[in-house]
Parts: sequence; structure tokens; C-alpha cells
Amino acid sequence: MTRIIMHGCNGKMGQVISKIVEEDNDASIVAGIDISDHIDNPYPVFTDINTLDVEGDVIIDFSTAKAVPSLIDYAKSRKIPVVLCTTGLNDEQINLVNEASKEIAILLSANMSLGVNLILNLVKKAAQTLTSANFDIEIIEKHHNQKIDAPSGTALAIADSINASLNNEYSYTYDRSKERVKRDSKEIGIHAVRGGTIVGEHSIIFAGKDEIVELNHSALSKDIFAVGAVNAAKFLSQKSEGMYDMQNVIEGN
Ligand SMILES: NC(=O)C1=CN([C@@H]2O[C@H](COP(=O)(O)OP(=O)(O)OC[C@H]3O[C@@H](n4cnc5c(N)ncnc54)[C@H](OP(=O)(O)O)[C@@H]3O)[C@@H](O)[C@H]2O)C=CC1
Ligand SMILES: O=C(O)C1=N[C@H](C(=O)O)C[C@H](O)C1
Repeated sequence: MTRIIMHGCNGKMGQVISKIVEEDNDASIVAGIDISDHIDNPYPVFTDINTLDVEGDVIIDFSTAKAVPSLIDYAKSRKIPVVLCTTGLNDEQINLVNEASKEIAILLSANMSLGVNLILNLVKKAAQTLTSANFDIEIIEKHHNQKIDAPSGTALAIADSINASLNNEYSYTYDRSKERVKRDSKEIGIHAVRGGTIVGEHSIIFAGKDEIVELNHSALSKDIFAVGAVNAAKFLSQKSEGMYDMQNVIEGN
């Protein structure tokens, strides 16, 4: 039985995970942490992580970037692995996470779905083949109107995966309204759309002379992220210090 501490338990993802874990015989949520305490949960909820006195095997985090430093401090002090799903972390927060992974197991992933993690691999091959024929690369992501970070963590992870396969020679362009210039061949355009209840859509467009190749992923519910997060928690609870991602969970290593 994996004992989960849910950080951000009263948010949208925290509540989807609470529902999924209720039906899982191999996992349970033993405590939650959230600054807003307006929901009745079947586990104790703490509004300040430093007052948490319940033992757990792993923390799942879906909260907000600002909350990550205190979460990491707590996890280090208790030697608890963290499945870190919050997006929009700045460089300083990412450095903190990388440093902490020398002491505890951390799985950092902007997208817990199987499909997006497959796409992170597929785009490498597509980028290598198509950019050698001068195709341009643009990424469009669409999310609900409650999302605070832009572009999405997933769009950035896809761009990073493409860039790594191209010797990191590409720069990212988020806004074309400021300059009247043609696009550079070595850039990846990244564009964010926000509206309604869109769960999460990502399109990677490779546009060449007279042909377009497009890879798309559509999340039809938040359950796909929750299932991935719970699988990752079971996986990570058995691991020692280090940095992990969903590829490790999918491949079981
Ligand atoms: N990796 C992945 O697959 C996915 C990642 N995400 C990411 O997860 C994050 C959360 O998403 P979502 O659930 O939709 O967002 P929500 O805003 O619905 O939930 C976040 C929760 O965390 C709470 N919170 C804020 N500050 C703290 C704090 N200091 N300590 C503890 N809890 C805090 C919020 O409270 P309050 O509302 O009062 O601020 C809220 O209840 C986002 O960064 C999102 O991009 C989302 C889906 C999939
Ligand atoms: O905020 C969301 O909802 C999501 N955020 C993640 C991101 O920023 O990539 C993943 C998913 O698309 C949903």
C-alpha cells in the first residue's frame, strides 16, 4: 500500500486524484495540504506544510510554483520522494529541485499522460528528418481559462525535446507582434490559447515547402494526468535520491 500525501489537495487535480485513489486498493491518501480548506476530504488537511505530522511514503504535488520551495524543504527534511507536477517553475525553483534530487527522489514532469510522453519521443525523429529539409516548427497549446502559466509546461517540454535533438541550436519565439521581421529558420514558435474548460491540447506543426506534418494530443479529461501521477507515486516511493521522469515510469526503470 503506497501512502500518498497530496499537496494542493483542494485544487482541480488534487480532487481528481482523491477520487481515483479511493478506488485503488494499492494506494491511499493519508493527508492533504492546501492553503484553501473549503472541501470536506476523507483525510486530514493541513494548511501549513510545516504542521503536517502524518507519515507518508510519497508526496504528489499539483499546486502552484510559489509553493514549491517550502514543499521541497519539507520533503528533504523528512526524506520523502516527490512527484512534482506543478508547471510554471522559474529557473531558481528548477535549480532548487535539481539540488534537492541529490538528497531525495524527485520525478518532475509537466505532463503525466501516456500520450504526451510518447509525443516527447516522436517529435525528436520528426524534427531531425524535417528540419534537414528546411521545415519550420511551431507549437500551439490550448487550455482552460483558469490556467495561470503560459505557455504550458508541456509546450516547453516538447520544445526542449525537439531542441535537444537538434543540438540545442533553436531559440523560442512567444510573440511576433513586436518586430516586423521574417521568422528565423532556427526558431520554434510557441503560442498559448486560453478559454472555457479546454482540458489541454498540444499541436506540433512542421511546415515545409508544399507539405505540413502535424502531431496532436488532446486530453479529454483530467483523469489521464491523475492516473499517471498515481502510477508515478507508486514507482517513486521505492526509489532512492535522483531525478526521474515519466519515461522511467513507463519503462519501469
Ligand atoms: N503535470 C501534469 O500532468 C499536470 C500539471 N498541472 C499543473 O498542476 C498545477 C495545479 O493545477 P490545478 O489543479 O488545475 O490548479 P488549481 O489552482 O485548481 O489547484 C492548485 C491548488 O493548490 C493550492 N495552493 C496554492 N498555494 C498553495 C500552497 N502554498 N500550499 C498548498 N497548496 C496551495 C490552491 O489554492 P488556491 O486555489 O486557494 O490558490 C489550489 O487549491 C498547475 O501548475 C498545472 O499547470 C495540471 C494538470 C496536469
Ligand atoms: O494547467 C493544466 O490544466 C495543465 N497543465 C499542464 C501544462 O502546463 O502543460 C499539463 C496539462 O496540459 C494540463
